[in-house]
Amino acid sequence: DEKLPNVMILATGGTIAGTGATSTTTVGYTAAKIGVEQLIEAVPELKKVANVKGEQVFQIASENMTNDHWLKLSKRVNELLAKPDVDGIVITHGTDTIEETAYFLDLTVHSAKPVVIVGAMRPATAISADGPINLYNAVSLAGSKDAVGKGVLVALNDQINAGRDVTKTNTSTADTFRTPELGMLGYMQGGLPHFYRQPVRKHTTESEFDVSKLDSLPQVDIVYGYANNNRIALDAFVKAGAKGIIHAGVGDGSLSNAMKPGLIDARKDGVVIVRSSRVGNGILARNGEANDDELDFVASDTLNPQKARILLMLALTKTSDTKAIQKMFYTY
Ligand SMILES: NC(=O)CC[C@H](N)C(=O)O
Repeated sequence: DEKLPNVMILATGGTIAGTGATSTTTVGYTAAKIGVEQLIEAVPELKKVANVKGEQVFQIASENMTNDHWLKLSKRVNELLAKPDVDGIVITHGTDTIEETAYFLDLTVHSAKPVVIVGAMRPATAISADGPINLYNAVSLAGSKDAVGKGVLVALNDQINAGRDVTKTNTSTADTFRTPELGMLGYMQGGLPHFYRQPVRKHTTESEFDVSKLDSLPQVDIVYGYANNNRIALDAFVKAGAKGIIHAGVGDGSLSNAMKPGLIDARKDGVVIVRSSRVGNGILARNGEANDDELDFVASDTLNPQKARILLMLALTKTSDTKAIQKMFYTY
């Protein structure tokens, strides 16, 4: 249909493609079972909003997502969006790491065309499975002019969130994807997007990160802050070759007496240290709970540890200068 947008559905697995033993199995099911053609066939309404084509990129549960998967996916999305006959892309994805893939693509896809990541919290075999309505909304959103230039979007449960800011907030409920405090961008209602705000941090067409010629990303790991903290995991990561460490600190990224010397040692070895927080909301202030100028550390701004890891990996593909990296954390 020439009047409809052309939307590609790239399937990667997850619960949206999952099957359970019975219709009431909503935990303990198997993710990543159903192929993309079957996902499309299950929602004949898709044909009313777009000309859809499917491609199975991977078939995995998203806890198994790796840097290699991201590189492959980003390259494929860029390749497809460069084609004049592709208007938008939907990626079906396990929900556990949707927020990470969304931010990675937000920084590495260089097109204003819509990219929408979607998943489900109930397997395809469950009563009131959320996959079909989520897929329908995602395809409609990916074909919409309103979604152009808004960066990579995450759309589930009738809500549209920005890839940079969205996070999974509940282990199992359908309304798990939220952008706490900063807020969602809009709603899906009646199968159409309704936007009320847009992201202001740089993304997609404005991003300086180019993975088109990369086969791997620098190793960046996360160490966690907690009472009775120690530096054992940190030292192991550094010994294993980490080029960057995200410190998921308590509160405003406070450094315990046990962890701080380890981070200082790592920095002396050339490892870039980013202070983030396990709290999940708020600005991680530079020179707040630690003197970043003196320690030569970087503050994560509002990025949670798993998103800070993505930005640091991409930053390290360009520079190891901590001032330049700090600037990136205030830009993206
Ligand atoms: N709801 C889900 O998609 C979770 C299933 C699985 N753990 C995954 O992330 O792929």
